[in-house]
Amino acid sequence: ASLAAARYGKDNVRVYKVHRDEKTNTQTVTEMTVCCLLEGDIETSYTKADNSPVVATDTVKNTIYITAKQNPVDPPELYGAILAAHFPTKYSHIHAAHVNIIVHRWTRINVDGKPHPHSFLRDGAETRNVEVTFRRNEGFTISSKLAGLLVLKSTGSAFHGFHRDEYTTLKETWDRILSTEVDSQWTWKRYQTIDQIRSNAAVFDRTFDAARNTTLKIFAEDDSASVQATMYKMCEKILADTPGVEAVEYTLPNKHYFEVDLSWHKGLKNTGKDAEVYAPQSGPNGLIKCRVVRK
Ligand SMILES: O=c1[nH]c(=O)c2nn[nH]c2[nH]1
Repeated sequence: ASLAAARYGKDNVRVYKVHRDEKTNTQTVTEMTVCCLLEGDIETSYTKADNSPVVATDTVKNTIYITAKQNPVDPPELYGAILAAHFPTKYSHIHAAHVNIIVHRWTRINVDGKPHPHSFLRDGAETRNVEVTFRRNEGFTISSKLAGLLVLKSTGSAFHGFHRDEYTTLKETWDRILSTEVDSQWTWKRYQTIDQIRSNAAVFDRTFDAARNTTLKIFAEDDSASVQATMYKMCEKILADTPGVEAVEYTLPNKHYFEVDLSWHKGLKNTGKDAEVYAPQSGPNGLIKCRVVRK
């Protein structure tokens, strides 16, 4: 037997950082969960019980905190790149690092119409995620992600004209509920240096906000022929708006809401155009994926 691939490190490292602005007496918080895995000349720690090449996962965890203290944690793409580059820079036998960051929502509370200086709320399980791989001599591969954005539209969605055969029971519909939990990911053209990323740092927040707004606008306004057709429009728009992005991927579960036939109860009409009461389904669910690139 031989070792075909290996990477190791620390996962589920929870990090909180506060920025205190003395001038405006306003505080800003960031909370994230970080995974950082290393690759390199570490084979003998697997094959020969030789721990000498092992930068302990505890050391990785310490480095995550030190890097967060000594550098900005926003945008997460910049923090992730600084963290990923640290290991191959300091340890010659580590050739690559893979950093995955989940940024949790702390939205500033509006009190009596005014943003509060140091109070926040968790308005949804939606997160902003970043995946950074730094490989010596190859630079940075960065993907940014919007994850877990739960949306529903009560009409404006149809699904008909699909293939029918002896396995098909699904009825065609011209008016259905559409609900999904958006995972949207965009991959940036490769960066070679931290300085290039730092000088371009504003593009990451701007693109995240634009991708989120595009997703919500197209979800709401598209007269959806299918999940597939609507998600493709989202990808097209994000690519058109963001020259620095080379691919956009969406993963959309189709969270079904089934009509409840109540006609057995005194002929109560609750199907088709009379449907008002539905049964939300936990599963099974459709799962629709796509990756869209420039022509
Ligand atoms: O939007 C949809 N796409 C599909 O592929 C599908 N299959 N069943 N329902 C569906 N809805």
